[in-house]
Order: sequence, then structure tokens, then C-alpha cells
Amino acid sequence: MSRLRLGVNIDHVATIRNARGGLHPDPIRAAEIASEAGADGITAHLREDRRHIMDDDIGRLIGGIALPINLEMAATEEMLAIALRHRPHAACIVPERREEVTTEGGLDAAGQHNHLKPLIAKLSDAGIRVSLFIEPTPRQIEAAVSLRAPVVEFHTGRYAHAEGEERATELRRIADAAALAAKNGIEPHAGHGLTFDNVVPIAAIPQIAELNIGHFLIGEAIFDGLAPVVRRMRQLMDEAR
Ligand SMILES: CC(=O)[C@@H](O)[C@H](O)COP(=O)(O)O
Ligand SMILES: NCC(=O)COP(=O)(O)O
Repeated sequence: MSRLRLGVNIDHVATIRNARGGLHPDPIRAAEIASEAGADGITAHLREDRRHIMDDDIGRLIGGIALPINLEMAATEEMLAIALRHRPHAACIVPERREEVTTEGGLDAAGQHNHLKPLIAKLSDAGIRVSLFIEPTPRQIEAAVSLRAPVVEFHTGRYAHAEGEERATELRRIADAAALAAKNGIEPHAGHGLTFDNVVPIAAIPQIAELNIGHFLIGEAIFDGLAPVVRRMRQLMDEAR
């Protein structure tokens, strides 16, 4: 089985920085530390309301970090223009509702097909690897196929919050969806709400190529430091393969 990539999401370093409106802690410094500790990529979500990552962070990340940058973005003209200006390695299209506390579910790629098609084409034409942050369902995977997205990222929030039999059901949904995506030539990724306690069964799904993990790593780093926490996540993921 191939090595599972770890994308470290640094959004919530910016959440702490923005609490005081200054420059500290700097999410780019967090990206450097994550890189040295074994991350394979850095993920940052430029929200429309700029509650954590800001425009300037995107330029600094792409200019200053050698790892591939995965820009999470809503499917808007504003975000498209920013992505085309900075040309990150990857752009992950996520759903956004301004009042939400976090990204509560996957993108309705099937329902928004006609809106997404030209946006995905423009990103792809610019050499940006497009990913769709979707629920692990056949309907959304079929939409990704028809939209010619090379990557999907399954929203693991329902799995992360479920317990017992319900969690086992969610895990099966993700495993089935990963197999279906791979069968259709789409690279499956996963992320949202992953922790030391719940990452192993997801990391063991053979088709999944990348996990994007943020909130837990940054929270845990307060107690143990970012480098040891990234290394521990890396180790759990490697052991699961
Ligand atoms: C899309 C997604 O899952 C992430 O962007 C991540 O959860 C961090 O950002 P938020 O907590 O603002 O959703
Ligand atoms: N796309 C998911 C992501 O980047 C990280 O999600 P979380 O670990 O912050 O919940």
C-alpha cells in the first residue's frame, strides 16, 4: 500500500493570531514546523469572512513553503480570482455558510453541477489540481466524475462525531466511497474532525491517498508542541497502512 500523505491544516493558528489582531502566532511558522516534522502538504481555508486565514497568508505560504499548498475555497468568483492569482498546487472546493462554526458537511457537487463546471475548468486549465470536499455518497462521486475532478476529499465529520455502531456505519460509507472513487479514476482524500483516537480506521482504507487534519493538531500542540504532535499523527497513519 502506498504511503498516506498528511496535509496539516494551519487555519486555527490564524484563529489564535486574529484573536488579538496582530502577527503572532504566525501560521507560516506553523507550516514550517509541520513541514520539518513530516507533513506532506499544508492546507489553508481562506474563508469568505476571513475569520482565520487572510489573503496575505496565502501569498506568504505559496512563496515561503516548499510543500504543496492546498487552498480550501468556496465556489465564488472572488475565490476563483485569488486561486488563479496565486496558483496553489491544489484547490479544494468546500461549501460555506457565513454563520456556521465550521464546515458542517460536504459540498453538494451534484446539485451545483452547472455552477461548478466552469469554475473547475478554469482552475484545471491553470494547472491547479481540483478537489471536491464531498459527503461519501455515490451521488456526489458520480457528480465529481462528470465534473472531471481528479480528487475528492470525503468529509469525515459524521464519522468523527458518531459512536459505536453508527461510527462503524459511517466508516463503511467512507470505505465504500473510497473504493468507488478509485474505481472511477478519482484520488480519494479525507478530513475533518480527525484525531489520534479516530484516525487509524480511516488511515487503513487502502484507496485513501491523503488526510487533511487541522483543528485537533493545533489544539493538541498547545500541550505537547506542534512538531511532536505532527510526528505522532504521522506515526499512527504509517502504522495503519
Ligand atoms: C473545510 C474544512 O474542513 C476546514 O477548512 C477545516 O475544518 C478548518 O476550517 P473551519 O474550522 O473554519 O471549517
Ligand atoms: N478539509 C479538512 C481539513 O482541512 C481539516 O479539518 P479539521 O481537522 O480542522 O477538522
